[in-house]
Amino acid sequence: MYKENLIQIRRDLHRIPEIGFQEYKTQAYLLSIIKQFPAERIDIQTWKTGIFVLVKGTNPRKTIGYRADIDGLPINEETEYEFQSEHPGFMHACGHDLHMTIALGILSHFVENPITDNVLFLFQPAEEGPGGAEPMLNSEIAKTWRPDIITALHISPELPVGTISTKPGLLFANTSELFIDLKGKGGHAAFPHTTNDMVVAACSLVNQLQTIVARNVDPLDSAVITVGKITGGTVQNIIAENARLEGTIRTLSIQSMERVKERIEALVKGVEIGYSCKATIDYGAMYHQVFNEETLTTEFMEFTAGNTDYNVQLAKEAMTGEDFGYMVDQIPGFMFWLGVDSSFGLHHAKLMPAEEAIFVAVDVMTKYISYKANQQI
Ligand SMILES: CC(=O)N[C@@H](CCC[C@H](N)C(=O)O)C(=O)O
Repeated sequence: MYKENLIQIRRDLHRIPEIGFQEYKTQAYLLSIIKQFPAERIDIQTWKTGIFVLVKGTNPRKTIGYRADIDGLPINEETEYEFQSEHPGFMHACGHDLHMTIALGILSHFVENPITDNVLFLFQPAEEGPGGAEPMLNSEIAKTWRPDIITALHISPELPVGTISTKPGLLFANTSELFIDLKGKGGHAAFPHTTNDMVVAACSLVNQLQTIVARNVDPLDSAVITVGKITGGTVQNIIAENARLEGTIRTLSIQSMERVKERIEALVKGVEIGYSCKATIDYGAMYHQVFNEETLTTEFMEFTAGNTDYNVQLAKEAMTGEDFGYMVDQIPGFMFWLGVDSSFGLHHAKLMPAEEAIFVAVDVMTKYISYKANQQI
C-alpha cells in the first residue's frame, strides 16, 4: 500500500471516532479496505464491532498475532486538523486511528509479500472501556485461530519519531475503574442544617482518596487514584442530594490494587457515617497489567536496534492501562511505545501525532514478523 493511501486511511478514521463497542462506522470502514485485498489471501471474521483477519501463510507452522485497538474517546477535539472528528464530543485522542492504520499497512504488506507463517490481525474494540481484549480472546474465532505469539504497539507523544521503546517484564499497570455514588438529603441552599449535602461529602471524599497513595501504599510500589469526573446537584441554590465520582485506580502490583480497594471501601464507609449518606462503589472494568514476555521482548529490542534508522530505548513502567495485558497473559508477546512527537499528550483534545511514525511502525513490524516467520516456534 502506498504511503499516501495510509495517510488517507488515518485521516478517514480520525474523522469517525466511536466509543467502546459502538465502533460501527469504524468496522464498516476497515472492512471496506480489507475486502479490497485478494480473497484467496485472507480470511475475515467479524466479532462484535471488531474484526479478525487471517493472512494465510504459504506453509504455516505457526500464527503470529498483531493487535490494534479501534475505539475513540469522549473528548471534544481541539486540534487544527482539517480532517477533525465529525462526531462532536468524540475524538481519537489516544492514537487508535494510527494503530488501525499501521495494522492495515502491515496487513497489506503480508498480503502482497507472502511469508510461510500465518499472520492474524485483531482489530479490537473497547480498549478505553469496558474492555474488548479479554472477550475477543475468549471468542470461538480466537480459539480456532489462536496466535502463538502476539504483539501490539501504543503511540507515545513524548518520544520523537523513529523511537521504539519497551522493556521485558512489567510495562503497563493494573487498572480498575472506580464509580462512587453518594445519596444524602437535598434541600434549600439557605438551610444546610436540614440536609446532608453530597457536594461537600464528595469533595471531602476526593481529598481523602488521595491519602491512600500517600499513606497506605508502599512508596516503592507506585499507585495512582484519579477522579476524572464529579457530578452532583441540580442548581446553585439547592443543596445536592446526589453526587457521583468517576475515576480510575492504577497500581504496579496486583497486591497494591487489593490494598487500595480495601482503603477506598473504609474511607467510603467513613463518609457514610460522617455525612449521614448512602454510598455505593462500582469498580467497572479492570485490566490486567501488561507484562511483556522477557525473551521475546529482548529479542525484539535487539533485532530492532540492529537497524540504525531507529532509536531503541529501554522504557520505564507506565501507569497507563491496556487490556492487551489479557492477551500477553495468555499468549507470549509484548507491546512497545512508538514515538509520535506531539506537544500534547494522550487523552488530550489537541493530540496531534506525527503521521511519519506510521511508516516507521509498518517497517519495524513487517521486518520483525518476517524474521519471526523464519524461526521455529
Ligand atoms: C493506553 C491508555 O490510555 N489506556 C487507558 C485504559 C483505560 C482503562 C479503564 N477505562 C480505566 O480508566 O481504568 C488508560 O486510561 O490508561
